[in-house]
Order: sequence, then structure tokens, then C-alpha cells
Amino acid sequence: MATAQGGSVDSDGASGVGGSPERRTEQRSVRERETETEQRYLDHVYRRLEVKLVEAERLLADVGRGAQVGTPGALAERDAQVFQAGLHLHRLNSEFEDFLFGRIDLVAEDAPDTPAIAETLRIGRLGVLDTDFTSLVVDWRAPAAAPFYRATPLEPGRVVRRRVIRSRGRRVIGVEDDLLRPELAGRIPGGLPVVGDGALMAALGRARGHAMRDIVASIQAEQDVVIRASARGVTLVTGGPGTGKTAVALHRAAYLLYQDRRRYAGGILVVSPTPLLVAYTEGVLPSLGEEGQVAVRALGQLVPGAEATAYDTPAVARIKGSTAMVNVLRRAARGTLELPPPGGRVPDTLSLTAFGQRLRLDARQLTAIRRRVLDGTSTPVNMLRPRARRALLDALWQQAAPSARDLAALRAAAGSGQVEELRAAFDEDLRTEGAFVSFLEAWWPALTPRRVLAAMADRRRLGRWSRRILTPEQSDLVADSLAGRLAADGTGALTTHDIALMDELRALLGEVPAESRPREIDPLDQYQGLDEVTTYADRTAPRRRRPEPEEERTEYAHLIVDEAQDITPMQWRMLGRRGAAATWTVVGDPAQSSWEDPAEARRAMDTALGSRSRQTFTLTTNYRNPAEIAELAETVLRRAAPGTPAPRAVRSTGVRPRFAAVPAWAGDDGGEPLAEAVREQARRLLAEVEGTVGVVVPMAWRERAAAWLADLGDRVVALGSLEAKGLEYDATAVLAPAVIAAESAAGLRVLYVALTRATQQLVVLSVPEDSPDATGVPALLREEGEGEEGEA
Ligand SMILES: Nc1ncnc2c1ncn2[C@@H]1O[C@H](COP(=O)(O)OP(=O)(O)OP(=O)(O)O)[C@@H](O)[C@H]1O
Repeated sequence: MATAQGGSVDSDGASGVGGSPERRTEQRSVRERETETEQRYLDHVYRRLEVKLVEAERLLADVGRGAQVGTPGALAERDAQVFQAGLHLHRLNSEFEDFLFGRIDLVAEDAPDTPAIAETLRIGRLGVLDTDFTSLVVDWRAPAAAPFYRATPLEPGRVVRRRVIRSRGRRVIGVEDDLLRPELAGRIPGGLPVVGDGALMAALGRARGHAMRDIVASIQAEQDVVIRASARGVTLVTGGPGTGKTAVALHRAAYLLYQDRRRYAGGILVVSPTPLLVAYTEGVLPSLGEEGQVAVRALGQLVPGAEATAYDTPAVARIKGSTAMVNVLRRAARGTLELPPPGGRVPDTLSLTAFGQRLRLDARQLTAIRRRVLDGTSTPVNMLRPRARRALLDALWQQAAPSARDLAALRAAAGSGQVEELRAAFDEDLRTEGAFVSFLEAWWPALTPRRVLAAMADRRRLGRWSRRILTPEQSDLVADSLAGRLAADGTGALTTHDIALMDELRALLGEVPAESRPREIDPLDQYQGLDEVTTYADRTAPRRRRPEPEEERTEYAHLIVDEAQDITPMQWRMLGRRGAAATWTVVGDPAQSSWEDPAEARRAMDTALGSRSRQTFTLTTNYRNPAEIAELAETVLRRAAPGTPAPRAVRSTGVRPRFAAVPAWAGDDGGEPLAEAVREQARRLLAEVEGTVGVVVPMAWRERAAAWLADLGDRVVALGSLEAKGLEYDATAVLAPAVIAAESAAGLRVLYVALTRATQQLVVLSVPEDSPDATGVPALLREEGEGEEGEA
């Protein structure tokens, strides 16, 4: 049978079925022998790992005892050692599953055509040395492991045979081989047994769960090139559905950490479009031995203390995501200063007594002062409060101070120092005066992004702030979307697009500067509390805990952006702030974009990435969909993104997608026939596949669809069309393609995403809007020209 790389793995008798009973027995015995060989090796590796584990534990105990020495230097050193040992221990513990997964048999570098194996390397999740310091297991990210991934039958390099070893716990359960130099293998003394149909096909055929698996044992050559690409500047990766972009991006994060741990101590941020995709991919990095330094976040989880839980309609998302919002927000941030706080009022006069005089600033004067403070500066609004204070004091001093003539006389008689002293005393008196302090707090309040967003929920107000930027209709859409969810103080549910607005507002508002100077730091203070120093293990427990909001980094050393085609211009600005000094990996597929104006998003991406050098890679093989499903999806691709090449499906199942016409949606209480039809199809798919089933429905139907499927168990889930991005299921039902396509201007591309989620089976369910033909095939999935006469 052919592998994905075109190499033949017809074995010396171990693969395939058929043949005589004697031959089949012989095949089994080769497989058993080879499995036993790998088992013996794995046993040896585990014995060595156990020794390493004991060593790491002893080191932890030793450095713990060392702490009793008590000097600050010894304590700091202890912490460093504990950190290292804890890290090591933790990784050894977490890597025990499927620890060793690969083997390559190599010919000698200087005699590549001699039929003799000169070197055999075992590849695993971490490197392990034997007692004599020879390499027992090579880390998959080490340069020595690259041939395991790069060798192809066309360019085998030194690799004669590549073997993938599958183990459960400490037991080897199987091996799968690719033979890369068949012409040599037969001549190698003692033979070179070859087992199975290749690891890739074995991996692709396995049932899916609700979590993505790592692909470390079967990374393909074109993917490996991207994973190991240099981290300079920007690495752009494109490729159609199922080409492994997400998988590659995650493995790249692990590779970068391995390659330059010190540099990436600054953190790696992996950004996904939805929390569903985060949950789906979250386990991949820990399975590769990396966590802690990598944050995997949805776009709606990037602002501390706020998490998106609501959805915007595509029309509202289109406006909120556009860069036009920057100017609206700028006006809103400043405009909110003038609004009364919830339940309070804005003072319109300031009256005080100072130097025995009654001083007063009226509404007109106060407005003029505020305008002067705000004019001609882009300083964040909250940070302007000290300047506002000074402007108020200046205006009050004007009233309180002796006349200009008296001041000049004072200066002449007593020197200018006396005038300054007078002024300083005046300022000091006022700035600590309760009435002045509370006036300033009410008149120049510390604004939060939520407060400004809530202020934007008023149609008239937002209409004023967005004049000549948004149309009145657009402005009302945005105001209404906020009014439905946010209370006056800004509490309430936010959408992913609100989060990007909040991030922009955080930058526009800034923090209110602290009044007093920071306390001088006593150099001895840093040693205090060292006896409570925490270990790495303490700090990382419980494992994979999402950090508290205030712990979230705001800048990263490397950003990995998944599904980049969907990042709106406002979201690119949010990412740009987190990666101002970072290198980037950006993966996406323009044909799957749900953003209406890709050119605008592209410009925003260019701004975020700046002038960094770029390297571009394209992935071309679809590992997810069988050819039968990929072919159907292509009919939509041709309409959604004409001229875009479809990736080549790597396998075929012989099972064609099914079509069925189902009853129309009949409103709130008349949907039962539709519900029953969907349930029926879901039940059928659950019986047909072993793993998961995804039912993709128009966004507006998703809650209802979840209720329809609620009693069918947790192998089946209902998803809105926009939630399906990046996910995959063994079987998928796509309901009402025409309704999905009509949801937004990018609806056809969203439909293309929905149709490319299945690894085995696809069912398309049409409602009357789909104009299905007699066999249930909806108009959108018929080849152009096909059946049109009938429809007319
Ligand atoms: N080399 C590989 N070996 C085994 N499985 C692979 C390999 N490459 C990709 N896959 C599998 O193919 C599927 C698709 O991968 P992934 O989700 O990363 O693709 P994608 O390009 O991000 O797709 P989409 O654009 O649709 O989100 C996953 O199940 C992944 O595990």
C-alpha cells in the first residue's frame, strides 16, 4: 500500500492481509518479533528513566536541606536548583506515556549505497542518555531527529527504514514501518523486516475524541520544515483545511522552546479564535513536554478580568472589528469623562476657600480647562489627571494670588523665590484639601474600559461620538448590541469583538498615576521572606491552572496566531500590542475567512507585523478529510474563493457524503419535525463511527440544536457555523447550507469550513431554502450548471 509520501511499504511479509494461512502466520510472527525487540529497548529506557527520576527527587530533597544553611546566597541558589530539578521531575512524570515513538535505521554517511545499517536512533519526547552517556533516546526536536521527519522515498538521505512505535504505558502495542530504500533493504545482511502500512495512515484512521492529539510520531516532511523554520521575523503558513496548520503551529511552539529556552522565557502566546478550539488543542503542548511558558488563549480571553461569553451578529462584528472603531473609541474615552458616574452627578462648579478667600470656577471655566488639558495630546486619558489637577490649581491661583502688579513688587523686594514658595504653599494646601480631592475624582474620574463601553450603549451619545466615522445605522447597531448586555457600570456579558475594543480602550485610557512616590526599596527587603521561598513545583501547582488575571503577561517573545484569516483589524491591533518586540508565526487559510473585507484585515496584519522579515510556507496535503468529502467541499470552494487550489486529500474511505432533505424550521414551537429529523441523522452517524459527531447549524439555531441532541450522549455536539472553525469530528452533519451561507457576506467561506470538519462521514441536511434536488443535494453543492434547468 502507498504511504502519504509515495513510498512503498510492501514488506518482507509483515503487512497487508491475504495470502496463504502459512504466509499470514509468518507475517504475524515478524510483527511479534519486531514488537518484542522494541519492548526490550523500551524496558531499558524505562529503567534508565526511573534512575533519573530518583536522581531528580534526591536533588529536590538535597537542595531543600541546603536551605537550612540560611544565607541569602544559598537560598537563591537553592531556588535555582529546585527550579531545574522540579522542571525535570515534572517533565519526566508527564512524559511517561508513549515516551519513545520512533526509530530510524541509517546507512553510513560516507557509504550511502552500502547495504549495511551503520546507526540506529530511537526518537522520543525527551532526550535520555545512558549511563555511558551514549544517546538512548533522541529528543524529537534535536537536529539528529530531523531525518525521522524529513526522509521521503524520493529524498531518503541516510534513512533506510523509519519505524513508528506505539506504546500504552510501558507496553509496546505495535510498530509501523516506512521503507525508504527498498533497493537496499533486501541486501542488508540478516534482512530488515518491515511491518505495517506506515504510521501516518494508522494515525489518520484512529477515532477522534474531543481533544486534539499531537502528531509527533508522524509529522510529514513539509510540516517539519515549518516546525523547524528559523524564528527570525515572521513565519507565514498557509494551507487548506486539514493540512495540519494548527498541529504544526503547536509543535513549533514546543520546538522553539527546545531550541532557545532562554529567549522564550519571555513567553509564547498561541492565539485561537474560539474557546472551543482552545479546549480542543489545550492538551497538545503538555503532551510534548511543554507548558508554563506557553499560553494558549482564545481571542476573547486576552484581556485580564474579562472573558467573552456572548456573540455579535455578523453585521455588528463587521463594524466592531473595523479600524474605524479606533477613532470612535478615542472620542468615547474622552467623552465619558463628562458623564455622571452611575448613580452620581458631575460637579459643574468648584468652590473652595484658600488663603482666606472664596474661590470659584464655574461650568464654562471648567469646560475650557478640560478642553485645554485634552487638546493636542494623545496621552491616555487617565494619565492626564495630574495635568488636569495642575490646570485647576493654575486657574484657582489666578483668582487667589495677589495682582500681577503686587507680584512684580514682591519679586523685586524679596526675590522670585518667595513667589514660588507662596505658590507651592497654595498648591500644597489645596491638593490635600478634601473638597478639592473629591471634586477632582468626580470631575476627572478614573475610567475603565467597561465604563466607556457602557457609555457607548446610548444611541444618541454614540451617534455623537461616531459622527462622520460610522453611518447612523452602524452606530445604532453597535449601541444596541451593548445596550442589551451591559449595565451602566459596564458589568455584563461581553463578546469577542468587545474584548478587542476593551483592549484598545485600555491603551487609550491608561492607568491613573499613583499620587505618592513609591517607597524607597530597602536593599535588605529582598532577602526578607526568603525562608518562605517557593519551589517551581509549588508555583506550578495545580497543573495547567489558568493564571489569575493580574498574572497574565502583556508582552510575549513569540506569538503564534492560528486561523489568522479571521483576525479582525481591531484584533490585530490587540495582538500587535502583545508582540511589539516579538517574533511571529502566523497560520491561516484565506479561503476559510469569515471576515468580509480581507484586504482591510491584511493591512491591519501588516501594521501589526511591521517591517519584520517574512518567510512563507504553504502546506498542500489534507490529512483530515477523505477524498470523497474533500471533493464535495471543493464545489463550494470554487464559489467561495474562485481560483484557490484545494489541498490534496491523502486518503480515501470509499464512503460518499450523504444527502437528506429535512422539514423547514417552523418557528419557536413548531420545530419538532426538524428536530426529529436532525436527531435521527445524528443517531445514525453515532452508530456508524466510533468517535465524535459534530452537528453544524446556522448560528441562530445553535442553542435549539443543542437541546435537540441533549439526550444522545457526549459523543455528539451541536455547533454554530462560526464555532466549527479549526475543529474536527469523525462524522459531521451540516444543516441548512443555504442558511449558513446567507448569514453574512462571507457565508460561503463559512460553509466551506463546515463541510471540511469530518474525518470519515459527512451528511448534508437541506431545508427548503436549500432548494434540494430529488436526491436531496442542495443547490449550493451541485456543480455549476448541473440541474439548473430543472430549477428554472
Ligand atoms: N502528520 C500528521 N500525522 C497525523 N495526523 C496529522 C498530521 N498532520 C495533520 N494531521 C491531522 O489532521 C487533522 C487536521 O490538522 P489541523 O487541525 O492541524 O489542520 P488545519 O490545517 O489547522 O485545519 P483547518 O484549517 O481546517 O483548521 C488533525 O486531526 C491532525 O491531527
